[in-house]
Amino acid sequence: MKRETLTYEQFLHQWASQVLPYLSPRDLAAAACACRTLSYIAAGVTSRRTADAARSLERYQIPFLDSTISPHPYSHFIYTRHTIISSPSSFSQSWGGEASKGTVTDCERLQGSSSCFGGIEVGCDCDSCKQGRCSCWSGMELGVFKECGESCRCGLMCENRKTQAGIRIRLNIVRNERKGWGLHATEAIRKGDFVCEYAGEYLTTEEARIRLKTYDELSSKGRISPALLVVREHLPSGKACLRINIDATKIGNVSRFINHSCDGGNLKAVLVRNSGSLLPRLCFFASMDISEDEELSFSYDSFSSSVMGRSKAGVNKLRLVALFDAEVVFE
Ligand SMILES: C[S@@+](CC[C@H](N)C(=O)[O-])C[C@H]1O[C@@H](n2cnc3c(N)ncnc32)[C@H](O)[C@@H]1O
Repeated sequence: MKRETLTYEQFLHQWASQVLPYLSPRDLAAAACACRTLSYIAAGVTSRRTADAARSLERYQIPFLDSTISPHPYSHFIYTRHTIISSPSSFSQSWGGEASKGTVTDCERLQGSSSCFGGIEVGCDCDSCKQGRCSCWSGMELGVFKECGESCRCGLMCENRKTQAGIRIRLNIVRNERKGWGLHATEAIRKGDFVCEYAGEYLTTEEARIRLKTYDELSSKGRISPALLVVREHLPSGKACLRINIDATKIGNVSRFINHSCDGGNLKAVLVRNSGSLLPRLCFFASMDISEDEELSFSYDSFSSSVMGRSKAGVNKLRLVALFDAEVVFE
């Protein structure tokens, strides 16, 4: 078979089309300055990225909108719909509909698996779960609530899995000169509706401390916008029984763009436990009716101290000890 010889221009085009989608916004901008071909391909990559932060992994596209005087790149991150277990192997993911390739999806599959967390086999055996009749249902107002999961007989269409199907509402990410990027609703949301999971990587406390140090240095130079969240679930005695570190800085979903609001904002954080999984997920619900175009926010430093709940194990107190920043205070 005769091999076609590529011209230099064709070779560059082919190579750049494969490599540029994996670059961070900053590196992409640098590559775009090199020559006309790279500038052309980088423009295509950027327009696909800005069209959908969720990279086709959610029901609707979640576009970036930047109408500020000094346009600014968003922090580069790999998209995951659910919190995954951190892996030492490096992840890579391209944009624009090719997102489901790669290790993240493997980890997402693991996330639901009971064996992954030394699971607790306490699921229901209903065919169709109904409030009051399924053992997995618990009150929404309690702060910690339970959904059906891996160890249940019911399927993914079960009514008691409302936070497991990803983001079902229309959102966009808007740039503000002062706050940076922020997550906005582009449709009205009713009080109590599920908005999004705070998806990222579960970290050990040791790894979280190492990363916080690095984030501290990088954020002081304005290089990154850290999104490492630490939640402690307390027993009635007040002693911490479970500390959860979720880092959405490198791998996460659009919750990493939710900004702080001093007045408590319009979102409420709830720990959701899937039957069969040991680690809970942190999910945001609307704490009030939210109108179209309103920014979504919560209080970084006070929202969770007011989240109290009673579970089968007793009274749980969800307390946020460190959020989003290098200015982290450990107890
Ligand atoms: C988790 S990130 C939120 C998304 C971030 N705005 C971005 O552009 O990626 C947290 C950072 O956003 C900024 N931020 C959040 N809320 C803010 C507010 N109310 N006012 C000013 N900056 C805010 C701070 O720089 C903070 O470190």
